Amino acid sequence: MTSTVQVDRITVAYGKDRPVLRDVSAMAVPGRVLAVTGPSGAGKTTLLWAMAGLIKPQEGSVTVDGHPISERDQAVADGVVLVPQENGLAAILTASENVQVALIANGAAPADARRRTAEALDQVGLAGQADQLVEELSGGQQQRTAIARGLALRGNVLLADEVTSELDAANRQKVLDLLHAEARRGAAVVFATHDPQAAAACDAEIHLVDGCATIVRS
Ligand SMILES: Nc1ncnc2c1ncn2[C@@H]1O[C@H](COP(=O)(O)OP(=O)(O)OP(=O)(O)O)[C@@H](O)[C@H]1O
Repeated sequence: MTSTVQVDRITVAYGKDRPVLRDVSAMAVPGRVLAVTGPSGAGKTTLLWAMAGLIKPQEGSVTVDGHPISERDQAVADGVVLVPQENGLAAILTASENVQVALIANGAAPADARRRTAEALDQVGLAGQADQLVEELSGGQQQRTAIARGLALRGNVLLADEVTSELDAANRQKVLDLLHAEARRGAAVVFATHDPQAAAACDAEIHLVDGCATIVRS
């Protein structure tokens, strides 16, 4: 299954603070990687969270194939996978357990979860670290474990929030290639990044400045 995410003129504020996204529209379509760029604090994570159903816009809407997404449960049911900026891993589980638990929670049979976990960890170059506790992994290895978890889930939509920030050049390229491979598989991929070169290699780009979006390429 493939899905299109439509963000239509959303305004998002945290509590009573001034909005951090204002009248922002974006579209993520199957088979393409959309880069979300902009300086620190511009609202990239907030936009991905709205697309993931983790934060509800005060105005405007987020839909996946026309279904309004206002709750995380709805987004999960629609196959929206988020690889968060802070990785979201359980430190006291191994890399492999972190991926398997997510797959089983998502309905995979244990044998299938084990196979997909091994495959995803191998894709990010962590086959040798599968049984290591996350708290014993380096920052970059943790980041790659979170990416492996996101890939193993095989979502219709993959939201990747600055997932290359702690990686060396070789691993950064490997992860970028994997994001593009996810798009070729049919996923709609959204990639928040500070890296202009990585953004330039994406199929489309929106640039946020102080909560306002400009379409750089569509
Ligand atoms: N939970 C929160 N409560 C209040 N304000 C928040 C919260 N999360 C983010 N913000 C504010 O919203 C604005 C946008 O933050 P966001 O994390 O979306 O930016 P970003 O572009 O992803 O930044 P970075 O590149 O540094 O990760 C910032 O001014 C930030 O301080």
